[in-house]
Amino acid sequence: MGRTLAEKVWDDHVVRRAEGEPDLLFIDLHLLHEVTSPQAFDGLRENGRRVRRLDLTIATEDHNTPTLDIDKPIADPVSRAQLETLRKNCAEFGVRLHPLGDVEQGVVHVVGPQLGLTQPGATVVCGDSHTSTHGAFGALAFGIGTSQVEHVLATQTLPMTRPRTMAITVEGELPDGVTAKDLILAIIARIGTGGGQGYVLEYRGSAIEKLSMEARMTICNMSIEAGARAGMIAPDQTTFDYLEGRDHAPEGEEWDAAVAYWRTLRSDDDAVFDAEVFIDAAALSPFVTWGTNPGQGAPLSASVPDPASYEDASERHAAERALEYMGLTAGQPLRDIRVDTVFVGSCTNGRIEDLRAAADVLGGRKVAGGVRMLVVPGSVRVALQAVEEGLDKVFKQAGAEWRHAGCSMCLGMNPDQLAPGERSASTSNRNFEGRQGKGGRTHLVSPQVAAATAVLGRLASPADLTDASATPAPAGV
Ligand SMILES: CC(C)[C@H](C(=O)O)[C@@H](O)C(=O)O
Ligand code: SF4
Repeated sequence: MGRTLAEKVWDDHVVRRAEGEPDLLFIDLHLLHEVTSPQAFDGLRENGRRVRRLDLTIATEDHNTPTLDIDKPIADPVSRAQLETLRKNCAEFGVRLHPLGDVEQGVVHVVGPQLGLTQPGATVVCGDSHTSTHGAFGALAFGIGTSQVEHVLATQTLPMTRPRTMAITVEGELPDGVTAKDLILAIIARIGTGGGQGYVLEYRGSAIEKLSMEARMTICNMSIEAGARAGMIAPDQTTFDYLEGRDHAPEGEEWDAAVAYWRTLRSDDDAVFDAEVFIDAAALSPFVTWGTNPGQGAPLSASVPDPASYEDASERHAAERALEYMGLTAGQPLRDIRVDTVFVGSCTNGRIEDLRAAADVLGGRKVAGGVRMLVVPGSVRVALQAVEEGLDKVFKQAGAEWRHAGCSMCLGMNPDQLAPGERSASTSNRNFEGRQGKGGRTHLVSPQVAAATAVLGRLASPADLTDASATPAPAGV
């Protein structure tokens, strides 16, 4: 019988299999950041262990890093301690670290792919749920807990139970103005935040094949928000073109051999998935969340749903509670929701194409009065590229703040936070209560919707912008 992509990569990494026990997998790439690594290093130290494969281990600073005044001492004592601990641990154990100020620093899931470390057919782990991002390359990428981080540091292996597989087939053309973010929000609204539980999702179909690598990363990134263990997309020419020439990509004959292997990494025609979902790309439109989990979303053209319309009691209660927290009323058009903050960034939508898309909408326009807009590149490399293209100027001229790379307002672990009651349109991936600051209210959106929302001060798509709000974009943009 044929095998799925996930099964192929899994089988190629089993170093020990025994009846009734989890498989022991070899891990090709272990990414670390400051939040989930301290106890893992403590464990190694207590047991007198070293890091088994320094060549497959790399760390970056992202969650606790400030996005302003990065040359000054870090004011927040918790953040400072987290970063100092990571630096000390990496120095002691010999782990390669890209600290704040380094040209390769950035959000861990932006850094891995851009260095060419994330490759098709690899097993990738990180003590971070959004490790699923790397599945966009046809890697099997899992978020792991701190005790597993210690296990991988010590052994470069991980015991894991074999996941089930779900195919999410997206056929047809995405309409103009509909992005990967809209697609994944619509998928999660459809299958629910628990719909992917226990599964590795494989996104496939003509609409997925047409997506750029960056868009594929946006999709795989949010697999975890559907409860899935991982998300994957079969590697193809788009993947190979993205990787070729990157720092850690193979070269010469090794490249040819790698591509030949990577081309085999597709689900066989007769492979059987444990579950299948079909999505019609042509039926989608810009999508935003109204609630407090990523599954509580709707087309921007819709209204805040009436909790009474939910048959399922727990969904009804969740919707009631969400509307109360979000300060929304059933029936209110989503386009009428006013925001005071717009955040463009994160490992979901903080890459160069996302910044280009936001700048394209903002070019020659102004952020509405009373709205603060933060643009935070996912990595220093993304920032440098954006500056080279003049995107930073577009943002600044529009009245947005151009910040240093990091997780920033995706979550409140650094100074970039919402105040209680403040409302954001955010290109990140989680809209949980308090995620962007205590009492803050988050609407998840695409970069295009974020930019249009910044201009109008209410949830909007670029199509809502009248020509009157635009003057010609500066040359070169
Ligand atoms: C802090 C970290 C462990 C966490 C995660 O696992 O995803 C964070 O990155 C997030 O996005 O919530
Ligand atoms: S950008 Fe957000 S989602 Fe991504 S790793 Fe950082 S905190 Fe987590």
